[in-house]
Amino acid sequence: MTSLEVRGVDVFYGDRRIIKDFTFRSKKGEFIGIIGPNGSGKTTLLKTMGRLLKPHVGVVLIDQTDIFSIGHKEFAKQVAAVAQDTTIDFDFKAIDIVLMGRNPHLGRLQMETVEDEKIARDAMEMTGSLDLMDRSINSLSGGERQRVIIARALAQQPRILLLDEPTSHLDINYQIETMELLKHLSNEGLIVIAAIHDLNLAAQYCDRLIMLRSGEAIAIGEPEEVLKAERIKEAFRCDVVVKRHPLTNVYYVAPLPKQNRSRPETGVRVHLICGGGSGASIMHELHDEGFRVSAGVLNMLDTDYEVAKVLGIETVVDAPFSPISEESYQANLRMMEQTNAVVIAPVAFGHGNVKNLDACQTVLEAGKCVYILQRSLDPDNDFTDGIAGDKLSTLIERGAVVIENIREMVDALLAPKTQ
Ligand SMILES: Nc1ncnc2c1ncn2[C@@H]1O[C@H](COP(=O)(O)OP(=O)(O)OP(=O)(O)O)[C@@H](O)[C@H]1O
Repeated sequence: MTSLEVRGVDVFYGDRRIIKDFTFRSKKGEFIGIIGPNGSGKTTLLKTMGRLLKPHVGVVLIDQTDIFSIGHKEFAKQVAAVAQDTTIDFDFKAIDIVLMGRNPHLGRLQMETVEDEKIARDAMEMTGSLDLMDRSINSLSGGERQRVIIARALAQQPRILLLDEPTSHLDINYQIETMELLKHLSNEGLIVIAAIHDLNLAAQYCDRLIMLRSGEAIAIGEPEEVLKAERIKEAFRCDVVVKRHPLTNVYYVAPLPKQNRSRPETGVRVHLICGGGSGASIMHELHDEGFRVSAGVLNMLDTDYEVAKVLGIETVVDAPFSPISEESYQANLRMMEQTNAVVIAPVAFGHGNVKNLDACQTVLEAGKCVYILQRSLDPDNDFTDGIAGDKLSTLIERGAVVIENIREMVDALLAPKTQ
């Protein structure tokens, strides 16, 4: 069974220590993604595993053998690498480039056999590049060339495949095809290790991720263990929301815009009734307009809760997927009482959160402005057999204002008061 182990490795360029005490062991048939910001050492680490750089400290082992003690040809049968830069100096035909992948398997001066040609064609077929076989390599687009180079690595029939940003020049269709191909190859038993910039592609396809920052592995594990918002912020200096995608059931990372407000604080406070992502864009807009925003009652792990956290918005929260407790209800009511207005986002109401509308009624009757976004009245958002719809109608009867968009409320709240 093939294994690749990196043990306590330090790699230097000159006197700069780039990779710092890196240890990792892959299992057979794993698809490993190396992620990390620019300059974090992804390429350097791949080059170290591919024997292009020698560690100053530590060793890289294939099946317990130091890679520097393996013969050149034997190593090429074990490991194929696809570099980030796929430009080729000589103008060979694509098929000839792919056939070069067979070199480690040929004897000295031995020509490729029919079998070698078949392997090369199959590799081109797998990477969707067979129709390019007679084109000269330098006439191909970056993406086409990338697929040919991956085909060459496959023609090598390695047990370990190292790829530096294999999807960087590919359009979305070929990105997915390439990741699916790599996943398929790993399922067949190949160890695939790739530096990947796109965190979502990495999350979707890789079995494990290595997150690097300044040459150190700050996390190694399954995507959902590694891709924590705080860790991504630490490594990439960027705020993100990490959620499980409802369709694919895979974790995905959505970057959030920088938090600088475009307008100064207005001193006006708005409370948002939202949930399930219905309030995310409203929070951004109100926050950006200089309002002091609060939200609740939300459930922990809800998208709106995550967005509120990032924007520093005050919230009242309950445990995930649980109905509003009396304690949270009261806390939310007190928070609403401190604000100038309450706005109801087009949130789906179920029996768990419909109490938020009771709180709206209490503050409305106490004289607070309550705004309801028109889309909130869509019966498709009502999962309470009409209870939420009735409560919304009562709010409107008692003076809540229905608005088409949040701009109308912003303008109303910022309009100069007439005496
Ligand atoms: N040949 C070299 N000589 C000196 N320093 C180098 C060399 N190659 C890379 N470096 C430095 O080593 C560090 C890690 O670079 P590396 O290319 O491994 O990062 P990376 O994570 O792959 O970056 P990117 O995402 O931009 O491709 C960087 O600071 C880089 O400037």
